[in-house]
Parts: sequence; C-alpha cells; structure tokens
Amino acid sequence: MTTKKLQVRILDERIGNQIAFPEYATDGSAGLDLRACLDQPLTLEPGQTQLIKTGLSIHIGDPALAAMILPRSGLGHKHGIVLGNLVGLIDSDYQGELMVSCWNRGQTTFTIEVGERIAQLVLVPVVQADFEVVSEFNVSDRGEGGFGSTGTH
Ligand SMILES: O=c1ccn([C@H]2C[C@H](O)[C@@H](COP(=O)(O)OP(=O)(O)OP(=O)(O)O)O2)c(=O)[nH]1
Ligand SMILES: [Mg+2]
Repeated sequence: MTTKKLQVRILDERIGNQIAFPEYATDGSAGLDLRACLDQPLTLEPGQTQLIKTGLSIHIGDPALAAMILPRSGLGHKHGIVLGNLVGLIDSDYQGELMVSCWNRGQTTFTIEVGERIAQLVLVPVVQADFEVVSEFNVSDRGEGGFGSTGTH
C-alpha cells in the first residue's frame, strides 16, 4: 500500500466534531467520503443542482498527482444524486475549498442532511504531456479505426 502525506486545512470548525473528518471506510477503499458542510438540510428538487461546501481544502502540491471527485454509487443509483460536472478534477495547485456540485438527476425530491456523505475523493497519478509535433505516426494495428470499428461481438 502506498500512502501520500496530504496537506489539508479545516475551514469549518464543525469538521472533526459534528461533521466527521474524511476517512477511508475500509482498508481497501479507494475513495475518501466527502461530507456536506451545510448549515441546514438542503432539499434538491428533480433537475436541481447545488454547489455544496465540504469545509476542507487540500493542497496536493505535486503535478504528478490530482484528485477526482466521484459520485457515491448508492446515492447515484438509488436516489439520482450525482455530480453536476459528472466528475470533479482537483488540480495539484488548487488551494481553495473542495466543492461538490450535487445534481438531482432523478424524478423525486431528495434532502441532503448536514454532514451526509455526498461524494468521494480519489487521489490519482497524472502524467503531463510534452507534445512532440510529427507529420505521421508509426502505423498501429488499429490505425484510425474507432467508434465500434472492431465490431460488436
Ligand atoms: O468538483 C469540483 C471541481 C473542481 N473544483 C476546484 C478544484 C479545481 O482545481 C478547480 C478548477 O476546476 P476545473 O479546472 O475543472 O474548472 P474550470 O471551470 O476549468 O475552472 P478554472 O478556470 O478555475 O480552471 O476547481 C472543486 O472544488 N470541485
Ligand atoms: Mg480549469
């Protein structure tokens, strides 16, 4: 297992008290659950999107890493609560508050409680491209075929 020391700032005094500090739910968890740092429960009508604070900021500080904010499968599948941006990408130089765009893509009203786990944060490796402009590529097996070019079976 590799772990990475990550600087985090607590922006709301309720974090670590009334609202739990993010943690891995199990030893094998890839994601850290992010909690809604709300003052009161928030009702999302069908189709509505709201930007929700987490009360935390992180500074990854290493361009070879990023973080992604992903939906929680239970909320997304059962209740239609996913992310307004589908996936959130946290740059290694971002120092602002972690924000979660919550979108009720379902057909029923859903209420997010104070401190509810609304999304998850995954740290991922990143490779920045160093472009080398060429006029032709060495030919590959696939070539320019895509979008179903290999058939459906
Ligand atoms: O779900 C998200 C997505 C992004 N961010 C923060 C961290 C990220 O580093 C920054 C910028 O995100 P992104 O580059 O995806 O947004 P943009 O619309 O391109 O804004 P910018 O012009 O600030 O890059 O916003 C969040 O807090 N939550
Ligand atoms: Mg950007």
